[in-house]
Amino acid sequence: MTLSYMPGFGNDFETESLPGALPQGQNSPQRCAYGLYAEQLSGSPFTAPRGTNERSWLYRIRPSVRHTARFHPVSYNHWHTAPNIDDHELALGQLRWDPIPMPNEPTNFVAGMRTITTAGDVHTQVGMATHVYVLNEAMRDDYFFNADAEMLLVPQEGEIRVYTEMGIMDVAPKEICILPRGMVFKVEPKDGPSRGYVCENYGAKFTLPDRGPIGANCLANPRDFKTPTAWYEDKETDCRITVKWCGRFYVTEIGHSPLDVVAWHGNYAPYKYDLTTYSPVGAILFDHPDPSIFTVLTAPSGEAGTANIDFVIFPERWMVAEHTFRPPWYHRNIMSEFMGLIYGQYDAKEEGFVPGGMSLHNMMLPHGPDAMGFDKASNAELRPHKLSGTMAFMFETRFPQHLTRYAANLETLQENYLDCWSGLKKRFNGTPEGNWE
Ligand SMILES: O=C(O)Cc1cc(O)ccc1O
Ligand SMILES: [Fe+2]
Repeated sequence: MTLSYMPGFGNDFETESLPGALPQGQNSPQRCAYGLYAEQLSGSPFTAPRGTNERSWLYRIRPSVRHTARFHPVSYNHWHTAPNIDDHELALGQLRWDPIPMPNEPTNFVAGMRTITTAGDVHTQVGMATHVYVLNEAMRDDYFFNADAEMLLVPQEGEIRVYTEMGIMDVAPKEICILPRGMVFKVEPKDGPSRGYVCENYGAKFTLPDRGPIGANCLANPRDFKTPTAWYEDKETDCRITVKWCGRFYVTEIGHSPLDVVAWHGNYAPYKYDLTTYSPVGAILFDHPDPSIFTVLTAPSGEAGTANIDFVIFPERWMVAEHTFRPPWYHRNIMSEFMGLIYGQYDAKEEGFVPGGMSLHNMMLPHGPDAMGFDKASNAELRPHKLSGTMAFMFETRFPQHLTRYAANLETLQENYLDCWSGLKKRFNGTPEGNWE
């Protein structure tokens, strides 16, 4: 199957998989073509200002209300939701993990979700959660929607195919995708066991950051975001829909596929983005700017400049700054930083932070380059240097991130992480030169 996409961020799209399925000039004809049902999906209140008003019109074989029977509670023990505090006994500190291993038993996307942290409160639609998914099985007749959150998927190993109500997306490592809150979907691995990171956004949707003085270009350019064209399955088999709703899971059984949207138009839709199309802007003379210049998407919190979530990447780039310590500086941050590595090496931690691994530097906890990175950067010859073959990222939130018991007890938690800084020697000896031995 060749998939097709429409370019643009937040555009008002229109697409039909059968000719004439999409009404023209109105949303609600007395009778829709092909006997379809018209249904509005609202991603914002009806009355949201134009700039943030999001809704789509779906023309489907059955209205969604026919895709649900009575819901039954079901549990997914590894998928947690904020508030989920005091869930573990681990002492406070900077944390790092090796990759979560692929499962041995058949595991699909929903069963394979492992929550690492939660922040904020789902009931008031603020905050987020970070997860890792590990999967080896397709959701054939299983479908899912998340009423709690928009979901940002960051595949790290293995390409996945994401079937949604509004079309299909193939998402490979180096790409990301966004699944809007409430969108029904299923995921299948394309080439064997797959792992990736997920950010569940309980708050206002991700959007592109303002570029300020950078101007009208660079960073993530809108045309590189791709929304799938309409696709439907007219399948009459036993299917299940699972919903996540205020942190609980419920399942309902129906006799047909809920992915039955033949045509749609509107601006509330899933999309994907290739991280290698990100055009980073950085220091071209000296010093190390704040990582916010590498923001791909930001989810505002309502307070100016204080994101519910920033999704930031550390892509391949040239380092050219003169008389500068080039890696990240040592710092303490009111925001809480969850990091993952998609491939390659991260410049502040060349060892120990491995692809598929993750780190958590929570609110106000100091961190920065390890001793080896500090030595290397302090002695490096400052020629232009290309950081090649690397892609790290950060989910940064204004809210403290609370660890789950699962994450606290993970075998892959690195007990000795703090040792990476223990070799940072005292260089002060009362002379301006310091002691660099
Ligand atoms: O902690 C980290 O490695 C992420 C990070 C990178 C950087 O270049 C500056 C600040 C920052 O938090
Ligand atoms: Fe940091």
